[in-house]
Amino acid sequence: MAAASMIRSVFKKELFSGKVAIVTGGATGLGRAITEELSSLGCKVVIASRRLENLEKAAQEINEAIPISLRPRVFPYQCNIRNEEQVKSLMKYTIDTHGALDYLVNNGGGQFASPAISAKGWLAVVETNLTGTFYCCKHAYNEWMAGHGGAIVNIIADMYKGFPNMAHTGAARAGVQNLMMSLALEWADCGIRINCVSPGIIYSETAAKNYGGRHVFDEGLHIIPAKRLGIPEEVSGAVCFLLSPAASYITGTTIKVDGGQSFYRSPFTIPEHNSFPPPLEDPELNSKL
Ligand SMILES: CCCCCCC/C=C/C(=O)SCCNC(=O)CCNC(=O)[C@H](O)C(C)(C)COP(=O)(O)OP(=O)(O)OC[C@H]1O[C@@H](n2cnc3c(N)ncnc32)[C@H](O)[C@@H]1OP(=O)(O)O
Ligand SMILES: NC(=O)C1=CN([C@@H]2O[C@H](COP(=O)(O)OP(=O)(O)OC[C@H]3O[C@@H](n4cnc5c(N)ncnc54)[C@H](OP(=O)(O)O)[C@@H]3O)[C@@H](O)[C@H]2O)C=CC1
Repeated sequence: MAAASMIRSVFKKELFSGKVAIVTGGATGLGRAITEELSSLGCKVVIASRRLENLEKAAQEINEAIPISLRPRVFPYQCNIRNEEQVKSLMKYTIDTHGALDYLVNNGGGQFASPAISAKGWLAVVETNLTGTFYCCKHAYNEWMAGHGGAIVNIIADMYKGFPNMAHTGAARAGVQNLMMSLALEWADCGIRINCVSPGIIYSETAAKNYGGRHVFDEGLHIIPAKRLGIPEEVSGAVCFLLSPAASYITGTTIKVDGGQSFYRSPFTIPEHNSFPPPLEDPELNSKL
C-alpha cells in the first residue's frame, strides 16, 4: 500500500480540509485506500474495526507520511459493527474528540464462499454487512447528522445477478442498497446524502488472503470486460467523489466500480440437468419442445 504522501489523488489538495470522517474497516484493503486518500486531502479520519493492532499500525503508517505540523489525521478506534453499543460509542468518541461527523464510509464487512451455510454463518454475514451498516447509519444520524447534515457511502458488492455460493452476502448487500434508498428519502430533509459504491473484483493482499490467495481472484478475469482486476485506489476515487461537493445533487444511487462485470457473465455455471418441470405440467404443451 502506498504511503499517504505518495497518494496521487485526482482531487484538489485541501478538498476535505476541516472535515471529519469515519471509515469502518479502514486499516486494510479498500478501507485503507479510502483512509489514505481522504486524509491526504485534509480530512481527519477515524478508522474503526475489530483488530486494534491493525488499526494502530495503519494509523501510525499513514500519519508518518503526513507533514508533522498536520499530524495526526488518522485515529484508530476499536469497534465491532455487529455490536450496537460499540457503534454508538464510536460515534460519540468521534464527535466528542473531533467535534463533528461529516462523512461515514460503511466499508467494514465481508463473507466467505460456501454453497450451503449454517444458520450461524448466515447470521454472522447478515449481522456484519446489513445490520452493522444499519447501526452505523442510525447512530451517525442520531448523534450528529440529523442536526448537521452529512454524506454516507456504503460499500456493497456485485450481487445483481444473484450471488450463488455467497447467497448470504448477496442478500445482505441487496438489503444495504435498499436501505440506502429508503434513508436517502427519509433523511433528505436533514441535508444527508447517502449512496453506495459497488466494487467488482478488487485485488488487495488482505482480501485475497481471505479466499486462499491471488489466484482465486485471477480466476475471475474471464467475467470482467476490462480484462484486469481492480485496485483499492479505483474504489477510493469513487468514494471521495460521492463525499465531495461535486456530488452535491447525488443521493440514493449506486456507482459500480467493476470494469463492466455486473452486466456481463456470471462466474456460476449450472450443471446439465433435466430436473425442471415441463411447461405448465401439460404433456401436450410439453410435446412442442
Ligand atoms: C471465491 C470468490 C473469489 C472472488 C470474490 C471477489 C469478491 C470479493 C469480495 C470481498 O468481499 S473481499 C473481502 C474479504 N474480506 C473479508 O471477508 C473479511 C471479513 N470477513 C469476516 O470477518 C468473516 O468472513 C465474517 C463472516 C463476515 C465474520 O466472521 P466472524 O469471524 O465474525 O464469524 P464467526 O462469528 O467467527 O463465525 C460464525 C459462523 O460463520 C461461519 N463461518 C465463518 N467464517 C467462515 C469461513 N471462512 N468458512 C465457512 N464458514 C465460516 C461458521 O458457521 C461460523 O460458525 P462456527 O463454525 O465458527 O461455529
Ligand atoms: N475486494 C473485493 O473484491 C471486494 C470487496 N467488497 C467489500 O469491500 C469491503 C472491504 O473489503 P476489502 O478491503 O476487500 O477486504 P478486507 O478483508 O481487507 O477488509 C475487510 C475489513 O472489514 C473489517 N471488518 C470485518 N468485520 C468487521 C466487523 N464486524 N466490525 C468492524 N469491522 C469489520 C475488517 O477489519 P477487522 O478484521 O479488524 O474487523 C477489515 O478491515 C468489504 O465489505 C468487502 O466485502 C465488495 C466487493 C468486492
